[in-house]
Amino acid sequence: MVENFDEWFHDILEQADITDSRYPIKGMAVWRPYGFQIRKHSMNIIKNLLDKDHDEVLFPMLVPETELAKEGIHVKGFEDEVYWVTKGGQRELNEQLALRPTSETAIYPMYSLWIRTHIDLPIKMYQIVNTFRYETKHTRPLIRVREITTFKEAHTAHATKEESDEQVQDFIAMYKEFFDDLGLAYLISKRPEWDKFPGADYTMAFDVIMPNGKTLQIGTIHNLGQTFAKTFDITFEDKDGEHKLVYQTCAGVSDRVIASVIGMHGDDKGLRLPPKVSPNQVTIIPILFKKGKEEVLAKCAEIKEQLEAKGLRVNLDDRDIRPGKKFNDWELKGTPIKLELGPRDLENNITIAMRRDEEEKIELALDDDLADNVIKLLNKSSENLSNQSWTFQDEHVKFTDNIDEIAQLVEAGNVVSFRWCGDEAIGKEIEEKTGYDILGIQEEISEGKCIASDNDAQYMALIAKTY
Ligand SMILES: Nc1ncnc2c1ncn2[C@@H]1O[C@H](COS(=O)(=O)NC(=O)[C@@H](N)CS)[C@@H](O)[C@H]1O
Ligand SMILES: [Mg+2]
Repeated sequence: MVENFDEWFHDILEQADITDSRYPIKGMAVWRPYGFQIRKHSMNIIKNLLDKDHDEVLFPMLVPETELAKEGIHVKGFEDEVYWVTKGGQRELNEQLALRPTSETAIYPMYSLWIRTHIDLPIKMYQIVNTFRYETKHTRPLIRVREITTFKEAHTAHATKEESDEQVQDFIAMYKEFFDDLGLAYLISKRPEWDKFPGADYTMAFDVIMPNGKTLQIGTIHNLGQTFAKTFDITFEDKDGEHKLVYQTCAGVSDRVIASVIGMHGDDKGLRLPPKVSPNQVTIIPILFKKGKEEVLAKCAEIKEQLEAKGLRVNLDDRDIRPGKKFNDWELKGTPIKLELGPRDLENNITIAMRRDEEEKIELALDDDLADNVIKLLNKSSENLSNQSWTFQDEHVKFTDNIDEIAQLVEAGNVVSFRWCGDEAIGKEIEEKTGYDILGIQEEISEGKCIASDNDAQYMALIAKTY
């Protein structure tokens, strides 16, 4: 793992052309071409999963104050974070408009218009948009931004509570598949009452342990119950002609997903990208001498075509610079497989394949099996990155039944699991005493004592240093 992770993370975003934070607004940055491709491939994975049973839509970015303010708990939770538009040209607006911090209050007035009877249910829609939160805590590119540029928000409405609970489980399964494809290990927990989404009945969260031992919330799923249905009058006529309130859920991920791919898999040479999201899955590096230059380049072009024919994303680095610089550049940018080809390799009809996830060099024959052999290496690379993430996480979750041990375990870069009775006051006491946040509960248990009271333990819970 890298030394000073925060410094490494900040530097790599610039060096690997991911984002540029020199944009003149704090907490907002530019997606540069290479980073934009990583973002595109990452979000395509969740889009394909959502498109199986959700409709993609697009709502306006501006939300009238009257709508935003309707849901008391919700607006309370966001009142310090909302950006307001108050003028149109030279004129004061007669009602100020919020830049959406999230879109419940934009979407649900429309759900109220669209949902009339039970045949209109369930509604399952999502959008991938930018949202705005005037974060007052320390902003960090991709991790805590003021313009959340890659905010996937899904919003569902159902006839029954059971269906909404099922939907939460569906989202959990979907996020598992998404994060598995990104090779990320994750902790799933139910947020404590005091840390759930404003207006939700309960919040399920996915957290990753970043290399510095801090956890990052990379996805959340909220069961909203009927709170927003009451506020926005979202009712339906059921089979017996009765008018009932819908049950709702919503689920979100953001730029933090990209932050995790970069942070979890990176090493001191730069990015190590999972093949599924890497802009280039294979980089061909020709070794050019005056003699045989044309033949080598011709062969490289042929190999590129052969691999692209199998759906692989390939770039041929034929820049007129020395090969060592090329190897460093693509090592920094994390291309999963590099293929080196020089005049001697051409004579021997082979190429030297190098994996980025580990120092492995193997000779591959330049024959019809080349693409399949490269795909095998890419699959091994994906598996290896994922295994490394899960090993890292397993090594950094420690159990203790002694509250005085928590601080030192967290300071050593771990998430700590402990027994908790679930009492809110005792939970807050544990946070006060240790100085860290309870991430949430993981499972119900029926043995042992609570770590901070004489009560019987109800749950295994997690506590960590969070972003
Ligand atoms: N300032 C921020 N910068 C980057 N990502 C953020 C920021 N605030 C929240 N997120 C990410 O966005 C996800 C969804 O945000 S949220 O408030 O938890 N949930 C919602 O807004 C719900 N409407 C679900 S769509 C969070 O899990 C977190 O991963
Ligand atoms: Mg927040």
